[in-house]
Amino acid sequence: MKAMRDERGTRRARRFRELLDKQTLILPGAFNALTAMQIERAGFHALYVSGAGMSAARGLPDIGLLSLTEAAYDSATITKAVAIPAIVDADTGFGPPLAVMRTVKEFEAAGLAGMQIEDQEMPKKCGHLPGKRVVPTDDMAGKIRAAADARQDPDFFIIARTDARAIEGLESAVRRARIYIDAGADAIFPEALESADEFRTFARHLAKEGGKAPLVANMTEFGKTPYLSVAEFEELGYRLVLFPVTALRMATQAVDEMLSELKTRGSQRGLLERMYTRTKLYDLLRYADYEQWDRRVHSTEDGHANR
Ligand SMILES: C[C@](O)(C(=O)O)[C@H](CC(=O)O)C(=O)O
Ligand SMILES: [Mg+2]
Repeated sequence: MKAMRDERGTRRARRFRELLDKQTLILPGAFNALTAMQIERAGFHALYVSGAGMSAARGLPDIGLLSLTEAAYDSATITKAVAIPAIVDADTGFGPPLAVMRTVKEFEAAGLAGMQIEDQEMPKKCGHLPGKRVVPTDDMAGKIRAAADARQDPDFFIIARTDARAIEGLESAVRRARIYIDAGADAIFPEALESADEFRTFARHLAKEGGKAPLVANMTEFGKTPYLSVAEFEELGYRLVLFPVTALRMATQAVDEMLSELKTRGSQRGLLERMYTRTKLYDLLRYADYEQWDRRVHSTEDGHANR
């Protein structure tokens, strides 16, 4: 079970904690490395590697079909493409506590700053859908303890998500959150709360017990949570705000519109104005840097090719 903790991940985990100490963080979801580069370029300080996003990018629904190997590989592709810290969605941790330990090692080695683990029973589903089930609190606490123990880097950030609101009610979600904090969670993510009031109540109840763990709000679309702004979440006591599938939904809709235009008109000419140009794409991918590196490695001092 020995996976090397890469230096980049260690630095990023620390950076993530430093950022969070200073400000509320918006975490847009990336579903591939290119989106991650866009998120970074747009000036966001951190990003979220969405399970729904990774699954959809592989043509799969978000029902626990993604393997740990795939999630680690996809997230490593993302962390290699950007310098900002990334938090990965680990779903239910990919198994019982011992499997969760391996999950942490793999994700640390993938250069991630932290991960989110949820208390759903397998097969898990999107937290905003009906028919979810949660595991007993002790089982989830065991997974969190395993995750916290398995860290090679004490800064690797562990977010415990509870899906209990929809099944056992808000009070139970608060009770679980306290237990998850005691088990070693660094932050709490109450999934699928249904109003600003619920967010406030949850935060207040947790704070009353002295709980200082930062809280995560999931501002996904077409779900149970009303559309609140980052400023509103902040006011309600939430310091991390996820927009997990927003980019994927926008991009997918744009592709559909393009395909329908292409089908009806037999040309993409009418869409050029709305496209990412070749220049913009190459710029994002740092094409010019690669050309420069190539010139450097292939040239001698007098300018002759060195082949
Ligand atoms: C946050 C989430 O876990 C994700 O995988 O991105 C999903 C998002 C979604 O399906 O809208 C979730 O379960 O909320
Ligand atoms: Mg998910």
